[in-house]
Amino acid sequence: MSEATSTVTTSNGTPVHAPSVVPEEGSRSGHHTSSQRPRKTSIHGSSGTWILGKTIGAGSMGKVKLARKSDGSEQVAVKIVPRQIIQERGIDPATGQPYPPRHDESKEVRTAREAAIVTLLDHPYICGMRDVIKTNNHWYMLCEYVNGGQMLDYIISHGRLKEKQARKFGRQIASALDYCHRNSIVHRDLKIENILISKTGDIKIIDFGLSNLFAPRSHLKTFCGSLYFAAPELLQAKQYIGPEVDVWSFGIVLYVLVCGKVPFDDQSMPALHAKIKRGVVDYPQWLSGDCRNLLARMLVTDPRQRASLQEILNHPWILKGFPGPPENHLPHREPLSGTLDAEVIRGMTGFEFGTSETIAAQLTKVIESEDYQTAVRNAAKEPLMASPSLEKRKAFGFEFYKRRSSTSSKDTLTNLSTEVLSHPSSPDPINAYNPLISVYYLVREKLERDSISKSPAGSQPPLPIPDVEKLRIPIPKQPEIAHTSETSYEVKGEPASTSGRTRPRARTHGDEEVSEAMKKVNLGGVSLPPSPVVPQSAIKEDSVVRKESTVGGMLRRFSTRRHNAKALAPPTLSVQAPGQAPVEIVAPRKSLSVRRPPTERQPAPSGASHSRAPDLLTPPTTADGLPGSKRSAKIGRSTSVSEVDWRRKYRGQHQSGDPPGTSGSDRSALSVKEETTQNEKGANSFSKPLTMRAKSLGHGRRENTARRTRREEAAAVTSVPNDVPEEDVGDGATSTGSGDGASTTPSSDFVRPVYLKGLFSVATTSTKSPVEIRMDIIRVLKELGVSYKEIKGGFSCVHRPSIDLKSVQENVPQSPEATNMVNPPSHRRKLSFGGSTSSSSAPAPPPPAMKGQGKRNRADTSYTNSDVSNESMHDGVLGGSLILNFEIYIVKVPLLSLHGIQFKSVSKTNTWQYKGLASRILQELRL
Ligand SMILES: Nc1ncnc2c1ncn2[C@@H]1O[C@H](COP(=O)(O)OP(=O)(O)OP(=O)(O)O)[C@@H](O)[C@H]1O
Repeated sequence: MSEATSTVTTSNGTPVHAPSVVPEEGSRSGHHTSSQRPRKTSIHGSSGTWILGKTIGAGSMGKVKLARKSDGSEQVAVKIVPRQIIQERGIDPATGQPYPPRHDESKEVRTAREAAIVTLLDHPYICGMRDVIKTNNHWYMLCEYVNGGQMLDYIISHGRLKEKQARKFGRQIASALDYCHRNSIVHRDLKIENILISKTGDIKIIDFGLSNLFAPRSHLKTFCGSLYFAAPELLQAKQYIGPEVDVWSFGIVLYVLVCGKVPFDDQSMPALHAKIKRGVVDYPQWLSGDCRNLLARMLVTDPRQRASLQEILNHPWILKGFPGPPENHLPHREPLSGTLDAEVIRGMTGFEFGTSETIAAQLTKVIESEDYQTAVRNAAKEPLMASPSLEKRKAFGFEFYKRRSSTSSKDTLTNLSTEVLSHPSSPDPINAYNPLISVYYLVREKLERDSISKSPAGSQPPLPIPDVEKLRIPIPKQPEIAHTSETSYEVKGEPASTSGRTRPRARTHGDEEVSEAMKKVNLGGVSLPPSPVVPQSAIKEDSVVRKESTVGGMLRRFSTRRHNAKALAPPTLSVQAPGQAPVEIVAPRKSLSVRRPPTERQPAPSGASHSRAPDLLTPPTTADGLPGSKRSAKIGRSTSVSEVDWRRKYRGQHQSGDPPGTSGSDRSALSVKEETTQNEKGANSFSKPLTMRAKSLGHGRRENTARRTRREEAAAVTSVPNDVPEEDVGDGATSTGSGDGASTTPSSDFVRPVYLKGLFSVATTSTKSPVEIRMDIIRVLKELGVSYKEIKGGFSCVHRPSIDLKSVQENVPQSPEATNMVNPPSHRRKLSFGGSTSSSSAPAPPPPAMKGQGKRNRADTSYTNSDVSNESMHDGVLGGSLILNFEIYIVKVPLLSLHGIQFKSVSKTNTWQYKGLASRILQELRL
């Protein structure tokens, strides 16, 4: 073996040294299978050397790992996208040799496009790209590390958000979308899973893997995204401009935020399709009128009638409590004129526009066109057009309403969804006039940012702009730039198979309309297999499963429960995501005896309690014999600031031994000691370090914070020895529970803190000690048949649902993956959520929910028209995607002497199964 290094050069001339790649012995191409390939511990790019650490996420494109700069100065998330190798059969007539293996071109283009787009974006609510490195086998996209968790996990843990909170997130999403759309970029995969929370409590949109540039006067036709969040026109295989599909998905996201569930749900794929296309939405009665109105404007099935983003930005619900619409953070721009900057043009070559010369020629043509010049003249007459004031925008919104109501159904999409940005009668020369112009602005602004950061005052090294040409990405055919009019053109030839997803996404079974359209799609000359992947018989069976035993049922029950719980619940306490704050407070054991204020136990309003399981209304007896405290914690899972005050006061009055709840490290040590009971024997080692840490806090909070942060970071970013499975390298994974929780000796020495930030209502807090919570988690995981191992601060969990062997064998052709899945190692586990919770070693009748799960899996995942392949579909159904990987952390709420748990999904598949399971765990935990 010899070591091969590849060096590529970025557009700004910075050489990028690709990571060391050790070619596989005997491999003609030097490409390895994933099992043979030596595991990398570091990567080298123009931005420096990065040490790879633990896996923090996974999607259909690949894994996401933590990485730390070798000098320890920075931490990033690295999205690692394997470069798929295609081995064509036959002899290449040109050489007389077998065709050499080549990379999957559509995936290459897709990944390059994501890298190129995100590298240029600069928005506070969009996850930024730090560097892009390409090797023989992988793309490495170094992104800003967003460490506040996923929005999905918040919804799971906390249920639906208050409208005020949802508004904050909604405004941020709207701001990010407005920025994208004004830059001619459409995300196309906006979903709750693609929204992360930063440690400041703001959102960060990730995953631009399906994004593209749109031109207001031309149409896109790739059908992509998550089915739950997909606009009806996508399911009908209709062409679209772009922004309107983001608006629909935004509507679904907003609905999930305020309702805690998806608006369209069904266990059967055809039924789900039908529901989305029908667009009948159930608006819970708790929604405010404005909120309902906004959602109703967004979730309009006819894209021509759907609200434009401008309407949304100026909607009363969005404006409520704010001085104006969300800021889009677009820098000031002037219309283009005069000579084009050659450096900027060179930076634009990552977008399938063609060579620098082509770009320059096309751009010049656009700028010199009569259309553009007219638009510039009009904008000069109305200078507010490009950056309208609030009044102007509101007036425009009003105008829009007037226009919308007079729009006939014959109008084109252009008249509506890209209104303001590209209205034909008043084209805006700055915002989304034309993708070439937008990208020109973006590249120019990036170069400006880079030059600032290069200057002595700037701290960060410049970010290279990925350059398709110079990175030598094989793009089979340059897209034609066809002029549809003098001033507009469309980027033709958007590859039909644009996703390049390695894992299949759900397809549209039973939907002839879509299937037919998909069949027509040409995957770079390869026709799609027309046959459905899963036999129709299986689908029919799926659609008759017992509804409430399925995950979907769980989801529905979950939201109902939340609603009812809300009726009983006290107001909410707001905390933020897990961060790296100092840990000062340990919940005192005595807090278990705290009684809730009487209001908590007030019965639910009539009509609100009917759907709650009776047991939920009966307070259990707590460990210390006090009724109600645990149960009330469960029912009233959200805690309010006023409740916090109450807790403090109450504790002050009734538990004079309790120190104030804001710091007091000495007390922490004391408390932990007090907490240790006979029942908690197995957890002694868990509490001991807490004591030690608490003692050290006396030395000074700041110092300790810094030291602690360093220690955590050092633990989090570790080299990965070649012989250690990546999954085993965690930030301090130290003990393997393997289900034997009580005897496990965890070396986890702390509980993660969550910041107090006035943001999230925490439904998972408890007055229980971390020791008790840990024991409870172990108990519940065992009861639910979830495998786990203890990691620092919590548990790494895997859930493998059992499968109805018979139906699988009957319905789905076997594959190696399928064989693995249908032979569970030791025993048949019952489906561990939604049904019976007990494990059994005896073969149990197949849980009816399983079929629903398989179906759910297909509905749950995203889809593109490239996924209509029998083989890949089987992989999706059986090849492990039913397995849920997630983590549970025990967290503490500094200042409040409360503890709780937080979920973190590790994989993006099976979102809603995961939500169901997490809900079930929460339910069983009775925090
Ligand atoms: N910048 C980041 N910081 C922290 N975690 C991240 C970051 N980017 C991604 N992740 C984690 O990795 C997961 C997968 O990332 P991403 O969505 O980019 O992958 P993907 O393969 O494109 O997913 P999909 O299946 O939707 O296509 C996310 O859900 C998230 O948990």
